[in-house]
Amino acid sequence: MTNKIVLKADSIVKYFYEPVKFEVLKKVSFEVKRGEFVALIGKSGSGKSTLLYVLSTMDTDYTGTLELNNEVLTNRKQNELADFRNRNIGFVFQFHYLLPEFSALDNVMLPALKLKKKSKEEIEEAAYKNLGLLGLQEQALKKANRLSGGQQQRVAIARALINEPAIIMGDEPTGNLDSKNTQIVFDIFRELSKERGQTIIAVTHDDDFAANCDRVIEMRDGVII
Ligand SMILES: Nc1ncnc2c1ncn2[C@@H]1O[C@H](COP(=O)(O)OP(=O)(O)OP(=O)(O)O)[C@@H](O)[C@H]1O
Repeated sequence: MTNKIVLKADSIVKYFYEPVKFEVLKKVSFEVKRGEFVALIGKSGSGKSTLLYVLSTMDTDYTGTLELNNEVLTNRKQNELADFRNRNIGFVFQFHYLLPEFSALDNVMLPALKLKKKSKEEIEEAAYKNLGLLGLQEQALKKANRLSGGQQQRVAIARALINEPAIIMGDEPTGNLDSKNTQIVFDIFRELSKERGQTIIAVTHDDDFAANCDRVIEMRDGVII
């Protein structure tokens, strides 16, 4: 594993203005290396999700500098950020947001079809491979709404991986899962970081999950402690 930095946050400050002006992120600075598996923990309301949305470039209403995969992403146009995200970031939410009437396979293929870097056949092959990695090969042609919660979450992870993102971000990616599926998801993240050098940053309330990551970043009242 190289020591290459893939994420650099420098003095990130963010305010919310409702109901009163309130500094939710107070000069947050940190770096994450390629292949690191990082847990972002902290009490409810400490600013974890807010920070993750800034780091993922989905929230641009902040000051400070954000650099991902050697690109400075502060003050970029929204369409440039959307393109950057599709190429570089896989996002896994607590609720999977799959298209319920589409098959698992189609859901996984979508971000790659959007990217238009590979042919449809290549994308289908890669989608099958990713579903296989997550133990879902036999569910590939089932509609998403016919799968169990744990299976749906694994489809969402397969989808997040389809464009081979350098960085995978999860907002409580196992928050809705039982312990067996949590372990499966943890093991996949572990393997992706170790074997493929992908960087994982996951907000979690699960102490066991955090304890087994490479690094734990704890937030309190908008700062990293
Ligand atoms: N859109 C918003 N407008 C105003 N305040 C907000 C908004 N979103 C979040 N907040 C507030 O900002 C603070 C941080 O919220 P955030 O969701 O980042 O916390 P968190 O650490 O992820 O919490 P949890 O663990 O409960 O998900 C909280 O006090 C929250 O009430």
